[in-house]
Amino acid sequence: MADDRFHVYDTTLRDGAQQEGLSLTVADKLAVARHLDELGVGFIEGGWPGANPKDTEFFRRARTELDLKHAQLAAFGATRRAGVQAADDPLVAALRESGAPVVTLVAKSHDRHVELALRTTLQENLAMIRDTVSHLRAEGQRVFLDAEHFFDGYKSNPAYALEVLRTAAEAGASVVALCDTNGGMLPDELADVVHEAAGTGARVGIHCHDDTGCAVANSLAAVRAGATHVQGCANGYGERSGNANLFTVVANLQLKRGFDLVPDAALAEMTRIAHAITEITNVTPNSHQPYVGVSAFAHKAGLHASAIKVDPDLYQHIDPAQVGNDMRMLVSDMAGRASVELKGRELGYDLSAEQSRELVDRVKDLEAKGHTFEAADASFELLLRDTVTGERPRHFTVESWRVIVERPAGGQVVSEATVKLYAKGERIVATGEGNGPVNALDRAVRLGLERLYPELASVELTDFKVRILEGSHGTGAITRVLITSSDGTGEWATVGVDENIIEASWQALEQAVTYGLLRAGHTPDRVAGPST
Ligand SMILES: CC(=O)SCCNC(=O)CCNC(=O)[C@H](O)C(C)(C)COP(=O)(O)OP(=O)(O)OC[C@H]1O[C@@H](n2cnc3c(N)ncnc32)[C@H](O)[C@@H]1OP(=O)(O)O
Ligand SMILES: CC(=O)C(=O)O
Repeated sequence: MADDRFHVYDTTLRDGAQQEGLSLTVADKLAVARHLDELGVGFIEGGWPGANPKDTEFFRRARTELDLKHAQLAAFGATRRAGVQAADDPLVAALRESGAPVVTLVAKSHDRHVELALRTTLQENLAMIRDTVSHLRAEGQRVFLDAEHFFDGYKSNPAYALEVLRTAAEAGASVVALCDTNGGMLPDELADVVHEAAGTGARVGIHCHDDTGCAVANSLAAVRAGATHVQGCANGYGERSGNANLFTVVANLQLKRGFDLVPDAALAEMTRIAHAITEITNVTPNSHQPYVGVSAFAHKAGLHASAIKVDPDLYQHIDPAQVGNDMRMLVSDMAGRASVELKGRELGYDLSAEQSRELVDRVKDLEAKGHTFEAADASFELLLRDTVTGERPRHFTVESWRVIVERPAGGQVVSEATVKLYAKGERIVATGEGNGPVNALDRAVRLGLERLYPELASVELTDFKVRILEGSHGTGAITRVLITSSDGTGEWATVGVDENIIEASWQALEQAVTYGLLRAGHTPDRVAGPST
């Protein structure tokens, strides 16, 4: 890679892995590296070889198992210890032997840290930087310097902080990355310091933590002030409040500031890549994450939807497709006619103005009673079909159900449910057992219907959420149940509300089965029934 290109430097596998609760195996690290390479980042910091066996192993396996198309691997580590030769320091040796083409050295640039944490002199710290950089350069590695606590150091002793940068650059470091290690900076003051640092003539990079919630803003301000190398982590992972979210930084620079950082086709994969990485890290994705979160282009307010109907740009800062995301309409009691009309279109229905109005009224009425349609897409679609056709889709109707929960003397709690149904002209009586009443009901319904609808064998209940809502209008507390179901190719959610938790569950379950049968292509019998 030509050195005049702007550097996108990812440190997910090193600083990102410093996040509480995040622990990656070597195989995980290799998998994350492949995703980052696919996105087109320039550098992937793989860890600190020599600091722990896993990171050493990562660099060993990377040589044969990583076939990076865009990125170069960087090994992270510290300058030599005080009072020893760089060539004799075992941690420096591990960096040398990592096989990484780039080494990023962390060095102290804050005078107090040199004196208190390193317990050495300011001159010896400069010598540690000079020796280590020139040693690794002589060994053929490209060296970047992470100037730790640079901004706090600059406030304490600007001349010394800048001297650290000059020393590294003169010894052969091709980038000096200014680190807001404690993450306490704000964009305006940070930009002034970056400007001063760029005045040394060294190539300046930026590494921000998010302790003030400004890591991305600080990174952008640094770029405007002259930084041409930006560090960050996938999904904003990192120690404490995290690092600058590299996905947000890249999307901002490319889409707002005209930088050509990653291929447009790779940027359009960013949402998928961000979520693929959360699968590996096992960290719940932040649905509100800019650009790539599932809610990043989700619209709930009726007024927004009415403008979006005319032109999506009126309420969106970019076309979500540019980052591989999708616009979504949420239907709730904040919806207006436009919201349900657009949602209907998304689901393949062309609603008339009258149908939209009726549907909005029904949604608002049901939400006032405790339903929530933004979390129950399938319930909304059933309500929509009901409004459009004047009939509730029914593949079966229920005569009655009964659930028994019993703890026999000396035994375990067991649940048994019996349902009496009508389907395809037959009366069906079925009994199911389960580890709880809803599980038993689910089994009984499916057992009863599977002979007529074999596809139900692959439908399963994957999530069950219960919330007790405060009573209103003098009523007691009511229960809202949300059920998520899956048929192996997709998921759908349904909602039920009642004072009785089993009845609320039954409502959600009955809709879940109905929706599953619609997905499987079964036309409902034209049996009119009461609406939800
Ligand atoms: C800002 C950052 O996030 S930088 C990255 C921080 N990441 C980590 O610390 C994770 C990996 N670290 C580790 O595995 C261990 O801390 C190791 C292997 C690096 C060192 O472990 P130990 O030898 O047991 O030392 P320990 O962690 O207690 O202390 C660090 C030592 O490094 C020294 N040190 C700290 N920064 C530097 C530096 N930039 N250059 C040289 N030495 C340094 C400290 O003065 C201390 O020296 P001492 O042993 O004489 O007291
Ligand atoms: C190097 C680094 O991670 C920091 O200073 O924050």
